[in-house]
Amino acid sequence: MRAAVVGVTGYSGTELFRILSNHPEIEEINLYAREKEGVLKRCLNKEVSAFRNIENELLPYDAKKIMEQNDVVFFAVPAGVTSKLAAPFIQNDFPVIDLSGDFRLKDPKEYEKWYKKQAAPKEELEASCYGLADFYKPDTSYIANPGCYATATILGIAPLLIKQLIKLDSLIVDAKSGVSGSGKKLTENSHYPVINENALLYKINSHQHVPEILQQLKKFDSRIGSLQFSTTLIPITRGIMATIYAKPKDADGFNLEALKKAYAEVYHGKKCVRVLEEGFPQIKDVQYSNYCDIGVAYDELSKTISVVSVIDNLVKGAAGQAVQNMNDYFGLDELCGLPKVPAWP
Ligand SMILES: NC(=O)C1=CN([C@@H]2O[C@H](COP(=O)(O)OP(=O)(O)OC[C@H]3O[C@@H](n4cnc5c(N)ncnc54)[C@H](OP(=O)(O)O)[C@@H]3O)[C@@H](O)[C@H]2O)C=CC1
Ligand SMILES: CC(=O)N[C@@H](CCC(=O)OP(=O)(O)O)C(=O)O
Repeated sequence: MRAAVVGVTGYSGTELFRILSNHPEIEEINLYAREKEGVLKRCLNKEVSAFRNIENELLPYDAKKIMEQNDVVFFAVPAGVTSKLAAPFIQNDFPVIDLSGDFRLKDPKEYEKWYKKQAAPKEELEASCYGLADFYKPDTSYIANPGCYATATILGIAPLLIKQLIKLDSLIVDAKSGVSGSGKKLTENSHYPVINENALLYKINSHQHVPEILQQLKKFDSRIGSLQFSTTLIPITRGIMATIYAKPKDADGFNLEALKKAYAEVYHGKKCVRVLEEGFPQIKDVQYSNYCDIGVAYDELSKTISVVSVIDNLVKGAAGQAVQNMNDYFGLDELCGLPKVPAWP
């Protein structure tokens, strides 16, 4: 198979290139980029220092050529870009895996409210699917890859709703992310003197993943109306930890065994989610892997459920789940080409 990547010079693009380069079914990777600062001919080895031995040229972006020269295209570009580029691919039913937020929300008004950008046309949004790979196989050729916080949070909460264990107005999520989550561009928060030895809460009650999480949680239980969600930047390079709290629906008949049983049942057979029998996962358990690790606890005194869900934001939260979606779309083994062993320590 031949895969195209748009956005290879960004953090999720470089991770995508690394995974695709080790994928046994990918024979050719073609890279496409916009013209930048007047430079017409861009080379990967000049733009990404770690790739100095890789001589791929970045070809000028051209939708027609991408479709002629490849079997699938990955877009690892910022929000607001693919809403303008998607049309020819959708018209030709050409497989696209879009890592940005542009096609995740079905309601264009929600996108405009949370992303503060113009949404893709409604008919295009309807022609795409939300690629939460551990729960669904893609049923359209345009696949919206989930957001990083959204992936960790949804996978952490899913059994609570599927098994109807909690009071629906009691969900609180406290999520933390490494700095690569904000991409390669320098921002005030990600500047070294600010984030080093620091923890920084941001976008409280306004994070763009709130509507994405709720849209999916409603599929598990349509009665859920809201969740309390906060995001904190922490001084690590990669990884997300979402700590989730909820109250059981019926505290009298509830205990830790029931909680563990729900998680074990929902994730039975799902190869990329590892539920711990005891204790909690740490971010390092999943770095450079496509796993989401989950641990649970129940406090009989406060009658509170705690769930900890960890992922690598660049792998499970972006490039890894994108390749999992590609594998599912083309009928390959779900784990094909994905790193099976995390890096440790
Ligand atoms: N970082 C993460 O952990 C995650 C990111 N995502 C999503 O993935 C996407 C990429 O994120 P990330 O890798 O962090 O971003 P980066 O900022 O690191 O990289 C962005 C990439 O997009 C390219 N680009 C920017 N604007 C355009 C344009 N108008 N046309 C074509 N290419 C363009 C840049 O290329 P150039 O060299 O030309 O500037 C660069 O290669 C985003 O939508 C993000 O929300 C999703 C989950 C997790
Ligand atoms: C640490 C950090 O800044 N993370 C980003 C999440 C990146 C992402 O996945 O967002 P979209 O794909 O929805 O654009 C943020 O909080 O906005």
